Amino acid sequence: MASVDPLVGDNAFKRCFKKFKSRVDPPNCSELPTFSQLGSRVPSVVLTHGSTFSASNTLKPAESWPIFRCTHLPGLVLIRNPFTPHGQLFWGLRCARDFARHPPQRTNLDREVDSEANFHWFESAQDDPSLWRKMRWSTLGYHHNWDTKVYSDQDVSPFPPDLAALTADLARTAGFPDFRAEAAIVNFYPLDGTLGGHTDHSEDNLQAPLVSISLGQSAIFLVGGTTKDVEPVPILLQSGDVVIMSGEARRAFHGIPRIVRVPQTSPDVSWARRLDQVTNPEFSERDQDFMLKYLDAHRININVRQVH
Ligand SMILES: O=C(O)CCC(=O)C(=O)O
Ligand SMILES: [Fe+2]
Repeated sequence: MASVDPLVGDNAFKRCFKKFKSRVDPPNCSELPTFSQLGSRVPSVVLTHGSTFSASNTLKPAESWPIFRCTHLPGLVLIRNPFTPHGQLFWGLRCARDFARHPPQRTNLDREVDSEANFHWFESAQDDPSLWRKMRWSTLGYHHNWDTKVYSDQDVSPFPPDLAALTADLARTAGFPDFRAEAAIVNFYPLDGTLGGHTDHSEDNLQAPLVSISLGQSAIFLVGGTTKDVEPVPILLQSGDVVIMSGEARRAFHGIPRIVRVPQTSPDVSWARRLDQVTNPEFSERDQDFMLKYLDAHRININVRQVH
């Protein structure tokens, strides 16, 4: 098992990132610490009143969610897949069909959308698999400005109410009753995608937690300390897993050195089950078929923040 002791060294984060990214000597994921080795399980805070969103069929009953508080990094909370299989496919489709649609969202493909009247990534990608890997990010609510890293009141679109309710319920059940979703980045990773080490500090309010949801293929998530000299911990995030970064962990360096493909035949891949029994009038059969294929070769991360 990988060490979970934070060691101090010269840019330990970068060295670890390179090790996990290496194609020459790929890591053995079965040696990564499990959620229960990383922390202690804490009970769910189950709602007696307030939001009823948890009752919808995208989440399992909150009483059953395995929630862990990381021992070595205060404020890092992990929820092992609280979603139903239907829920994973539902949120994957919301991301690809709706949250990656410009306008009102912003995406890395906005120039294509603006210059070609009929270009909508989700519709176009269904007929052209070469477009699948081209969608890399979209922003919702307060749009993240990648250059200035400053949120502006002039650059904000309505935050999707269902995603706000979902993340408020996830946060509340893990002990953060006041979380309010105001901005999100949806990251779309092909199998060779990575995200370099960084901290998220554009938000005015760094006391509020950040809620991050993984869908589709797995990823190795490295999370260290407030400087890059702290040796990070590698965590295998699987489809449906939720990471909450609060307190000290909210300011910690983190990144994704590697996407790990899980075969669709694996019992862990609950989104890959056919959903013939589920009545889901919101999405066509064609959209659902596309999503199953897309998630077989990509990971989606929904990274939700409170700005103020
Ligand atoms: O993909 C992930 O799990 C992390 C994404 C992230 O750190 C970010 O968008 O700031
Ligand atoms: Fe981040």
